[in-house]
Formats: sequence, structure tokens, C-alpha cells
Amino acid sequence: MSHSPSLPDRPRLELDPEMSDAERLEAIRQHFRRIVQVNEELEDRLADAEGRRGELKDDVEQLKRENEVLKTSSLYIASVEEITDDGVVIKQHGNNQEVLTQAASRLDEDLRPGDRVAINDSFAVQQVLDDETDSRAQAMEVTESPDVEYADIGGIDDQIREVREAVEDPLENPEQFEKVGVEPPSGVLLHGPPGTGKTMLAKAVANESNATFIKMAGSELVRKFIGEGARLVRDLFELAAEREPAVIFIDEIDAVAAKRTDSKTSGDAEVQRTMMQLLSEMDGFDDRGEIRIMAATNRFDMLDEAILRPGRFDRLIEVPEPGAEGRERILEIHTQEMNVADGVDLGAVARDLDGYSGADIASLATEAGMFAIRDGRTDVRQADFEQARDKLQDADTEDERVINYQY
Ligand SMILES: Nc1ncnc2c1ncn2[C@@H]1O[C@H](COP(=O)(O)OP(=O)(O)OP(=O)(O)O)[C@@H](O)[C@H]1O
Repeated sequence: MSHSPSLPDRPRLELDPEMSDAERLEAIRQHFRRIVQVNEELEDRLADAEGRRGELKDDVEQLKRENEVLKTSSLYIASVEEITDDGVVIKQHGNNQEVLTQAASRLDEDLRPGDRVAINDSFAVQQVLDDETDSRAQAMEVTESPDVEYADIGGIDDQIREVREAVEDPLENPEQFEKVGVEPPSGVLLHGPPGTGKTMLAKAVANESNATFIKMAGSELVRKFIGEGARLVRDLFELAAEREPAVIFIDEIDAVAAKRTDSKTSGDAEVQRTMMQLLSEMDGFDDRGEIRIMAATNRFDMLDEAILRPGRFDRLIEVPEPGAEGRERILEIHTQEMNVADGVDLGAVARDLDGYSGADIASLATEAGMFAIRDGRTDVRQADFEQARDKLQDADTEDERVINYQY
């Protein structure tokens, strides 16, 4: 935010009792001139500010109109085929129907054949969208071999073991499952508080099974446009099939798979459609080949039961907040590369970190290092860890950050 420049000083009239009448008169005249000057300056400033206010008001009006359009109508995706004198020819995605329509006047100049656009119920073009590949790239993160190993994850050895059984073993020894005659779990759902290592676990299992890691954030699947979320889900599974062996990881799955609410807004219906697509991809996935599906949530309580049925996310693994021993292990991992002074008792530091997640401990280690640097030292001492803890605790209280998860 820009600060307004300071106001001009208020002119002061200083009259000396020793002054003659003529001198007084001159002083008063000068004072008056200064007042007129200041007044002019203030009027200029006021005019500027009013001009700026007018501009901002126009911006607000424009945004309000756009917001109304987005709120009141469902938008569908289409592509621009041709721009003619009679209007714009668009082709709807999904049914490939071609329609001659009009674009909102503010878009007239911007439209080009090939553009992806959002249209409303009466086919009028409302918005030009990003390139399709852009929106996919935004939604999906693909890593050939993520650089996380099991050894980088502390305090959740049981969970690592369970994930290896459910994901790594079926990828590496599918024949064994066939011979024994058991189906490996369809999908693995990791649930637990934020920052406890769920994403790390999914990356590590992909890495250690030499599988491509394909991550999609649930929140990215909840798009404004009809059909886009479902389309991304289809793309996700197609991409995994092209890149197998692959691990699909859907983070924040609660964004698409929350319990049904009573509200019937088009947004909710769109989320439902996306979830249905996800379920149908999972159900139709008998011949799964070398693809494993994982998901994570901090809001297990909110999930729709439908996604937990057999054949879907049927292996639930809780990733809890670490206990004292786990915290010590995580602290060891995050200080491994640091020059920790002899005699520092990491166990004692960890005991004092009740309620800290793995992510909190990672920031604590960095913060402790920063204290050493600020002090001009190259080794990190016990006191640095203590100061780091105090700092993080203060920051927490100041923000009054409430971490919102329920069990
Ligand atoms: N168990 C752990 N061992 C070591 N480091 C951890 C652990 N848990 C978290 N971290 C640290 O915190 C960072 C964030 O962890 P991660 O993204 O895996 O958490 P998450 O459970 O997926 O969180 P969210 O639910 O917020 O997505 C990691 O990059 C790592 O530095």
C-alpha cells in the first residue's frame, strides 16, 4: 500500500511586539500569501485524490460486474472457431456443438480463433481462459524421481512400512500378489494434521519404487468452469497410464470429496461431478497395471463415505503428530547437514516441542541456524534452539493461528 505524502506545514503567523505597524501589516500579508499557496497545493492534492478515487470506483464496478457474472451463471468451456462479422463461432467442449454467438463487449478485441473461453447458459462468451496446457501444468506436478527417501522421514516408521506394503510391493512384485491371490489395496489415504509428512511419504514411495510421481491438489480440481475438474481427473489418469509405473497423489482430497451438503449451487454440483469422475476412474481401474493411487487430507471427518468404499480409498493410514521420540528423530534429520556444537542435547530440545509438527521442526532448525549466523558464529548451540523455539512460539501467539483440523 502506498503512503500518502505528508501534508504541507501549516503556516504560522509570528508577530513581534516590537514590530512597527507597517512591519506587522507586511508580516500579515506574507502570512496570507502563504495560506493561499498552501490552500492551492491542498486543492491540487484533493483533485488528484478524487481522480484516483474515480478510477478505483470504476475498477470496483468492473470487478463487481465480473463477479456477478461468475456468481449468477454456470460457465462452460468452449473454443473459438472463427470470428465473423455476425459474431463469434464457438465449439462447446463436451458435445462439440458449434454455435454462432456474441462476446461480451469488453472482450471483442481480444478474441482469436483457437482461444479457450468460458461461455454462459446462453452461449455468450464471458471470459478468455488460459491455455489448456497452462491450466493442466498449474494443476499437476509431475516428477520423474522425487528426491525424498524413507530415511528423510522421521517418527513415522509404522506408516512407512504400511505405505511400502500397500504401494511399493504391488508395484515391484505384482506376480507375488497374483500368486497368493490377493488384490492389493486400491487407494491409500493418508490422513492427519498438517505438516506431518504425508506428501513426503507419497514422494518417497514413488522414488523408492522408481515410479513417476504425479501430484494434483484437490483445490485445483475445484474449478469455476463446468466440466473442467472432471476433465482434469481424466487427464490425470491418462497421464499416469502414459508414464507408468506411476504414483498418483491427490493432496487435499477433501476439496473434491467432502460430504454432500444440502445446498444446490452450481459450484457444489460441479464439485460433485468432479468427485464422480474420480470415483468412476477408480472403479474402472481393474486393470490398473503399474499405477498406484494415494491421497491425503487434514479433514478426515469431512470426507464423503463414498470414497472410502472397497475398491476406492480402502487403505487408511493415519499420520499423527510426532511424539517426543519422533520429534527427536525429525530434529536429527533436519540438523544433519548443520554444524551443531558438541554437547547439544537434541533429545532435550525435542522434549520441549510438544505439539510441533515435522514442518514446524524443520523451520525451528533453520531458525536456530539463523540465530547462530546473526551471532557471528559457525556452530549452532543449545541456546540457539531455545531462542528459535521462543521466536516461533511468539509468532504463533501473535498470529493467533488456529490450525483447523478435527479428529
Ligand atoms: N515426519 C517428518 N520427517 C521429517 N521432516 C518432516 C516430517 N514431516 C514434515 N516434515 C517437514 O515438513 C515439510 C512439509 O511436510 P509435508 O508436506 O510432507 O507435510 P504434509 O503432511 O503433507 O502437510 P499438509 O497436510 O500441510 O500438506 C517437509 O518438506 C519436511 O521438511
